[in-house]
Amino acid sequence: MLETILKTKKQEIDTLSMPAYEQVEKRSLYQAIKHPTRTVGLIAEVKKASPSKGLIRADFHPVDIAKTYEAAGADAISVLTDQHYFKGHRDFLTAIKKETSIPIMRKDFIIDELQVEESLRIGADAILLIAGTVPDQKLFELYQSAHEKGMQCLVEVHAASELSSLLSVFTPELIGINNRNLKTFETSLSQTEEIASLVPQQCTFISESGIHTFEDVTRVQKAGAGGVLVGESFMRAETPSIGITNLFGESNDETTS
Ligand SMILES: O=P(O)(O)OC[C@@H](O)[C@@H](O)c1c[nH]c2ccccc12
Repeated sequence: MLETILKTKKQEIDTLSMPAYEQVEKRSLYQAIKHPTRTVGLIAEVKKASPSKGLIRADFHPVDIAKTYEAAGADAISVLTDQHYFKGHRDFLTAIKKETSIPIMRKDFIIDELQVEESLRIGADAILLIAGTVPDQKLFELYQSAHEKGMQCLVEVHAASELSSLLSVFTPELIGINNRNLKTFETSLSQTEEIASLVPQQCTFISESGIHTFEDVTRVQKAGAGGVLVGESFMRAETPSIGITNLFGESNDETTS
């Protein structure tokens, strides 16, 4: 599947039309995750659909969802901008950036410098970079380029071998451990537990995907995660805000009023 997505991305890059610069301020994802609202950081994802689950939320209003996330104490927002496989859009990110005040991360398959520039122009504070999509050296170049442009990065790995190979080239400030295998789509929180011990002390790591319950959050927190990245379970909740309070075992005012 990843191979197919990357093929599409290459075609998109060939015909990419550069958007105009959005004049927006930069917000720090690294700082937000270091000083989270709760005991563990939360990156809440705006996600309409995915290749593994199909349509996740039909009643989808990206700006409203993002505002609700912010009000419910999310530390940052991840916005899927891939159109073909995730029904996202780069315009969603720009609109969300303008209506919120927390850091906004662009979630896409970024494999080329042109997409880094595009991310800057649409107003992203941070971008996702995925180990294994390009050689580690190239990933490092994209990482440096993002920082030169004033953006930050979440560098995602799926396997211990990917992380050790990456660390031989560079040490990202913020590492994402994806519990979902992008080749098979299976999720397992034991991924986080297995890979956590390889994360250098000075780095923060985020446990991504397949987190649905308070027990799940507690489990990855115990493994050392400084944050969680959650999409689907919020998108399927009655409202995203109910999803957040439930995930953190908090009582919910919306249900009692
Ligand atoms: O919806 P979930 O299971 O809570 O997962 C969110 C996020 O981790 C997932 O969307 C994701 C993680 N890495 C990615 C890379 C590309 C696209 C999507 C992703």
